Amino acid sequence: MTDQVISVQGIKKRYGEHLVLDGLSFHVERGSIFALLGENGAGKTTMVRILATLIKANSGSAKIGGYDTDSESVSVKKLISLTGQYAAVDELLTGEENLQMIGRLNHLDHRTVKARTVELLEQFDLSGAAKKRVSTYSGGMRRRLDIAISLFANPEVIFLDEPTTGLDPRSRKNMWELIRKLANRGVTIFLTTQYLEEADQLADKIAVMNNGKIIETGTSEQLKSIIGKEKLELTFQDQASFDEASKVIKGQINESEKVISVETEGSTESLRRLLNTLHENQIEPVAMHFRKPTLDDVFLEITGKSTKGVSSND
Ligand SMILES: Nc1ncnc2c1ncn2[C@@H]1O[C@H](COP(=O)(O)OP(=O)(O)OP(=O)(O)O)[C@@H](O)[C@H]1O
Repeated sequence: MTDQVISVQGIKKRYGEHLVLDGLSFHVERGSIFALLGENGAGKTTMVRILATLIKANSGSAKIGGYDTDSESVSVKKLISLTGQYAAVDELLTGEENLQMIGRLNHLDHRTVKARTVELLEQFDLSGAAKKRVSTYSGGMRRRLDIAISLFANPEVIFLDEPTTGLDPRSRKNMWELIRKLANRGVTIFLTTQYLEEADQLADKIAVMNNGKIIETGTSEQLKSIIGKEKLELTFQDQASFDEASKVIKGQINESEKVISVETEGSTESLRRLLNTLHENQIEPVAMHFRKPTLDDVFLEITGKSTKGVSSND
């Protein structure tokens, strides 16, 4: 039996005339990484705020650890922690002081606060900067401190709202590593992101959101299989060889790039046949490469939109 730590059924949220969430339903398994993927304004933060008991839905139900986020919010709050757009970091304090303050706010005794602070600073690679004011920290260091703070009370579920937005590629990769480590320790991670690659890299399950609705759910591989199998892309040098090739091989044609994409069915036999056919007709491609479907392809397929809003990482 699966162990669902978050379960959401038919959530609707309206701001005035604007239906921001239009009947969202999904569940998240304990210890997994779940990604809510969507472009700016899709409603991701609104969903997180409902789960974190900060706002109420108009209808539907959301439960964490079996507790209702609306009627049992005190119990829900004990299980969760929230980071990201609500950063609780005090700029004027040092990293160490920030952690100690949170420990005291959680009514932990002096010794526990001290030990846990040292442990978290070490774990998040902040020991060297422990006595420096947060105002001197880089973006990546702040995010790490933010997450360290949110882990002080050992939550079961952690919400990471766009954890890498605005970070440089290196800090982003470090953050991914950290998120994986958290998941390995058994914490359930609810991630929102506008980066396809981030969801692809991290999530056990991805829900794609568009205009307040979840339009597709699955593992990264399941979503990619909507698009089909791996393809071999053959590029031809001139129009004549491209035209000849399009007569003898079956595939998806890209006229302007002079590229034909062929599904290879994953077998070397079909590949050999394809190359033989070209060879017998004295057609030689100038370039060949395999291309796996990406989440970009999936997004385009299911929303009919280009990935201008939802973007691949740089
Ligand atoms: N308090 C509010 N009052 C009115 N409209 C709101 C409020 N909060 C959010 N919205 C609207 O709801 C929509 C969804 O916002 P939300 O922040 O949930 O999107 P998002 O997917 O998290 O995007 P972003 O990455 O920009 O935060 C937006 O059109 C936003 O303007």
